[in-house]
Amino acid sequence: MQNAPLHGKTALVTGSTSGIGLGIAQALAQQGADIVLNGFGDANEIKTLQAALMRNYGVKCVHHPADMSKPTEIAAMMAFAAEQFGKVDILVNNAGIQHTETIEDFPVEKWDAIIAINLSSAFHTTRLALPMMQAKNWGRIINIASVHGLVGSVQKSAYVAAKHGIVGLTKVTALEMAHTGITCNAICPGWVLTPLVQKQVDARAAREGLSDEAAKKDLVSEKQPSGEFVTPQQLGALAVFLCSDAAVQVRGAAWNMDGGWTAQ
Ligand SMILES: NC(=O)C1=CN([C@@H]2O[C@H](COP(=O)(O)OP(=O)(O)OC[C@H]3O[C@@H](n4cnc5c(N)ncnc54)[C@H](O)[C@@H]3O)[C@@H](O)[C@H]2O)C=CC1
Ligand SMILES: CC(=O)CC(=O)O
Repeated sequence: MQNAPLHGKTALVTGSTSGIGLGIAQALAQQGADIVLNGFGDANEIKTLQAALMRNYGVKCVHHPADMSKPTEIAAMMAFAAEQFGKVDILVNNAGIQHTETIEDFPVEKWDAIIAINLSSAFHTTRLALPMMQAKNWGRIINIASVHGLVGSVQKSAYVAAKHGIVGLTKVTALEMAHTGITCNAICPGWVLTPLVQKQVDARAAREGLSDEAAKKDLVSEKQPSGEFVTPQQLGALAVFLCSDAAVQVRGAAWNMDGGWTAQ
């Protein structure tokens, strides 16, 4: 795919063995980018994902299993990407977890894990990717925040704090790189039906005695006026736009794709 727009670029997407990260990795591969996958999962299933990306889009694809809560493993992943491809051009900070509980009952270890995975990991990948991007004066950093980087919801203290934090990190990265060819933006999705959200659907179904379908409808319509989930494919298309030349002056944005959630 010699003339694909992102041919010759390397994209590292954290947490890309599932959900939104996988959708974004697929969209970037479709545009010709070589891919570094990261995330947990069954080794054979991850090999199948890699093979499908290579077969479908004619790109190279490797996987690194770094745990995003561990700075030394993050450094090893960045070194691995540099060794495999010589650089990282596109960095998508996507890995994330959720835990819901009121502040007074929120387990301290869950707070620490959410801040480490959903926020601090993006600082570590960014500080290690920037010198590689600066060497080429080209780069795209996309932080997957959330509507919860813009507004709060009950029982999500750590998640909302981390997502507001990553929106702040996005702005500072964009400003520090403002005179370069490196942009940094955040994407703020509303509800997307992934394993992270299915857990919340299951909890709602159990709590309120609802079917899976009714619990999904309830969850979405409570916050998201469109009444429909956002999809990983739609988010992939937005990431592709942010990687394009047309988006070079989009800097430090927190771009919502949320079915109207934050318009209210
Ligand atoms: N699903 C949704 O409605 C929304 C999700 N988001 C954000 O999108 C991102 C992806 O979430 P989903 O695709 O929904 O979840 P998911 O559960 O489908 O995927 C999470 C990915 O992160 C990986 N991961 C988890 N812990 C990790 C760790 N310690 N180290 C490395 N990888 C790790 C998993 O292996 C998986 O690949 C998260 O940052 C989440 O906060 C934002 C807005 C809405
Ligand atoms: C909308 C999201 O980011 C997902 C969540 O709050 O669990």
